[in-house]
Amino acid sequence: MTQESYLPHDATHDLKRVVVATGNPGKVREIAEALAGLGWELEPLPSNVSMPEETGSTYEENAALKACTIAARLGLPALADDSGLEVDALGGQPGVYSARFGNCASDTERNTHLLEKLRGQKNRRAHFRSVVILAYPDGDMECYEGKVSGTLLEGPRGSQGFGYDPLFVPDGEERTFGEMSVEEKRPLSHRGLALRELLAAHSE
Ligand SMILES: O=c1[nH]cnc2c1ncn2[C@@H]1O[C@H](COP(=O)(O)OP(=O)(O)O)[C@@H](O)[C@H]1O
Ligand SMILES: [Mg+2]
Repeated sequence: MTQESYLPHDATHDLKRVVVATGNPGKVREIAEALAGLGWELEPLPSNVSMPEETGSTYEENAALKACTIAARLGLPALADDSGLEVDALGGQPGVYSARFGNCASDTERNTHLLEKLRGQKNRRAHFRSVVILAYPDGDMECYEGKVSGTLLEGPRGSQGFGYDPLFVPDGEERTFGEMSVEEKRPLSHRGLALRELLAAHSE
């Protein structure tokens, strides 16, 4: 799905208030930091509203499902990210199922599960992908994508970030995402790259 497949953005849309449609605090931090310059009022998901179940088989489907459901429910523009880690040695897994990998209950358990799967594996190549969708209550959508490639370590390093960050060293860097601040991770990360496109489109 490309950005062109979406209806054009209508300049009359009210973009002062935008709901960040995620229950993932790591994503909230990164989205707020990346979009600070736009002057939007980024609102968290109200506590009485829950995220829809992710029933799609692609990042695009899930991001659209999340953003559109929340935009329609609250009558406000909503921004959602669907993302995942694709590991070459695992044929691209866990990918769109990254949040549920191994049915683990926590990021730490998921990292341990991934390390187990890769034990003795020389090919540590992996890629993070993010699809960010900004949906409007009238059904309009904008879609942005980002990807970063790198290497998975044999043990975690760093306690910043979230998810698989402590295992992932992006190409050209020595530190894991888990050893970087939100500001340092942004220009390198899949989500940062997708949000940079959104920022550019709305700064014109
Ligand atoms: O920037 C990242 N760093 C580390 N892990 C990430 C990142 N982006 C996505 N992931 C992993 O992929 C999963 C993507 O989850 P998803 O986008 O379906 O929903 P979520 O918002 O409920 O976490 C995350 O839970 C995390 O495990
Ligand atoms: Mg998902």
